[in-house]
Amino acid sequence: MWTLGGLWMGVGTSVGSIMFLYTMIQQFVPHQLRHYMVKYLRRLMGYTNPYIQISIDEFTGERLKLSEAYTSIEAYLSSKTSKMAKRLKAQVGKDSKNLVLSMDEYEEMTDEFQEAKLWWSLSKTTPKTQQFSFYPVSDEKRYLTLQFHRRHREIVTGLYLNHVIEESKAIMVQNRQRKLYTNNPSHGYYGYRRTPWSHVVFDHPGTFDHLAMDPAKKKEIVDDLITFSSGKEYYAKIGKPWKRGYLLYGPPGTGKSTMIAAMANLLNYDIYDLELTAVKENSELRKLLGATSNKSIIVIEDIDCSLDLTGQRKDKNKEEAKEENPIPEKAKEEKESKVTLSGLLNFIDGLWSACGKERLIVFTTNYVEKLDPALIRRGRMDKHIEMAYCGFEGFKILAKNYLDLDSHYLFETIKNLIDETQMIPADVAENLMPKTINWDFETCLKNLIQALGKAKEDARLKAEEEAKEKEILNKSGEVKEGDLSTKGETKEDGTTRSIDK
Ligand SMILES: Nc1ncnc2c1ncn2[C@@H]1O[C@H](COP(=O)(O)OP(=O)(O)OP(=O)(O)O)[C@@H](O)[C@H]1O
Repeated sequence: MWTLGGLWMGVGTSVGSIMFLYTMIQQFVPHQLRHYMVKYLRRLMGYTNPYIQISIDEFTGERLKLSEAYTSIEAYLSSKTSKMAKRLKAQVGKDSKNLVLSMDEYEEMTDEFQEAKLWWSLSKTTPKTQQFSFYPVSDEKRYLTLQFHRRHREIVTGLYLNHVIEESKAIMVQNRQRKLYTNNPSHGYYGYRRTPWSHVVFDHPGTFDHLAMDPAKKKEIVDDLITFSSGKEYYAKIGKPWKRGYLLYGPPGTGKSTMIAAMANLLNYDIYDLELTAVKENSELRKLLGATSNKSIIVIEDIDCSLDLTGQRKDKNKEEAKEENPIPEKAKEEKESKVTLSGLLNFIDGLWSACGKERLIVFTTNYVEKLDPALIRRGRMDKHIEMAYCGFEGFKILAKNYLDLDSHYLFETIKNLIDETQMIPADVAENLMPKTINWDFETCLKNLIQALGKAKEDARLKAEEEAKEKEILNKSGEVKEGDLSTKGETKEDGTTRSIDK
């Protein structure tokens, strides 16, 4: 293998002679002449030495900020040095979940790119004066050096360095700890931070394997996500920003949040949990958007509850009503300072499209029918995913997850019951879970059978009651056929809530 030592031996003869000359000049040439001679000697060395050197300092600027280039190259080299270098350094990097191995000081390694051979080495400059200190000396500065033959200049400066940066990004994403961001002010005052988001480490264990849903539907979603994340060239080719919108809808407890965690874990993305009710105006929404990173999922949960999105569009009846009872000026101002539907649409299509890459935006709702069609049309929310009540396929996944059970004679009974009952996966999971230390499969499955039986009976009684109510109303002639649905909507707990149509 080529080493830096070997390289220098190759050019050593000619450079050695020049170095000898250099020492002679330093010792015997008078001071006035020395400057000129050294200058021309250096130039001569440049002609004789065919190798070019690039150095990258660990810190840059007066305030000694960690250099991004250095960090990126270090990450790139860490993937190579762990296999090639003999002296390695292990450390938990900033924002990293794993122990990262990197080249130790004065270690060197080679790399190849196209036909170019490259040498990397890590050195450090030590402080000029060593003073006694109780604290560790921190003014040592490390720097990386890249050397290559001058005939590869084009390849290195034009392609190789970009290749290093691109590769390092992927490595850093792989190593980093993912984050869950929120814009909720209760998580800390934003004034002293440079970003309107605060974050915690995202450590949700949910994956698509844990998700109870139809396997074909699950596969379709996973394929869609993977196609999206590897679609950089495709999106560039069709001239569309690299983003995709998902609408997850279904009753509470059907796994919408779990699905978002699974998406983030599958793609290794950060999550930005956008609390719309905490956003004062459209301009703040734009600021929040600008402060999000690539490879992320922006989530707006329960979008129907976050804003009165249905009421933001021009409604002729409401406009007429407003003319009769004008809104007081102050209330008007307050209303105008809130996020509007058009502000949100801009967030998705306007600026959001322009800044950042590889981003998913996910809306969740329990009441899809309440959302403005403009908000969820394809192109904005590209994929609509219904999170449904638990079917037999979903049950089998939960049985495997919670009990490590693939089959059982009671599965047949459950199959017959579960397909006739509307039970959310969260309830199926809760009923399956062992409740005592000495649990057995049969007890857990029987608990579920009992709960399914009860849910089925409750649903039957409720349907009977509703039918009776409807009959009475029809007889009394108060409500015509079909009007019942405009009066209210049945909630999960069996009560009704009025719908503002
Ligand atoms: N499809 C599912 N697969 C596996 N587990 C599920 C599923 N749905 C719900 N669960 C379990 O139920 C709990 C609640 O689910 P989750 O919060 O994902 O539901 P949700 O649809 O987001 O509810 P909400 O609309 O109330 O926010 C989770 O802890 C999860 O373990």
